[in-house]
Amino acid sequence: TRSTRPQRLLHAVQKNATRGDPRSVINAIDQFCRHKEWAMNVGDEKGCILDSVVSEVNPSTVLELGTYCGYSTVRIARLLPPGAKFITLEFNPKVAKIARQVIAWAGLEDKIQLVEGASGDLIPKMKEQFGVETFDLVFLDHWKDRYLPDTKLMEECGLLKKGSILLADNVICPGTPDYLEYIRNSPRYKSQYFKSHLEYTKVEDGLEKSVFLG
Ligand SMILES: CCc1ncnc2c1ncn2[C@@H]1O[C@H](/C=C/CNC(=O)c2cc(-c3ccc(F)cc3)cc(O)c2O)[C@@H](O)[C@H]1O
Ligand SMILES: [Mg+2]
Repeated sequence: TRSTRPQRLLHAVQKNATRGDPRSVINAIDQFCRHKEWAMNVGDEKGCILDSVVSEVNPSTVLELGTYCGYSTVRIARLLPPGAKFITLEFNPKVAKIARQVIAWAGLEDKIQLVEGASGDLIPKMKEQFGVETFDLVFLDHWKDRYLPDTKLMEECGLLKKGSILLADNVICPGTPDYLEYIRNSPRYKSQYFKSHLEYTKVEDGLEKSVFLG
């Protein structure tokens, strides 16, 4: 049977990237998606904004919602200080299997805990099961209608502390209107929009960076 897009993306990494070199894995995926087959990775333009936020926050604890093929997982993990705790959630087992291989090709498997399951089920278990108190940085990039409920769930579970940063992909395209409305009007957050483009296209998109005020 025909391969899947994540499988073809993984083969492009294994063919064109150097084992243990995260930058070459990132470049191989961007080349593949720009010239062969579009895929919903955060991409290089928004990826540079992601990099700058990760470097500025220098987080000890990171949560990513929606691993997909592991592109943003590799981008984030390569910048983390030793000893940082990075948990990424993915509920599709076939996709998680691809992501594990992409992460391994980059040589970053020791810095990343990929957990298979739905964010709504796993977020309430973060403290007891994964020994996390709060997250310094959360990258939201999963189903767009899950951004708001999962943000409220993280608040309820006490996973955000004063200064925690939420960085949300795709707030324009495909768009996350209910999340944007909530986060921009809530007195508990200070938000900033980083205008950019939808990965590998000229279509407008952007990242919303929000600081939890406690
Ligand atoms: C249940 C909660 C929950 N728990 C755990 N894992 C979850 C999950 N919900 C989803 N996942 C996994 O995350 C990934 C989905 C990501 C969803 N991302 C977009 O839809 C998207 C679309 C475009 C775009 C598409 C078409 C266009 F024309 C334009 C733009 C661009 C983008 O950057 C995009 O991120 C998959 O691996 C899911 O298995
Ligand atoms: Mg995205």
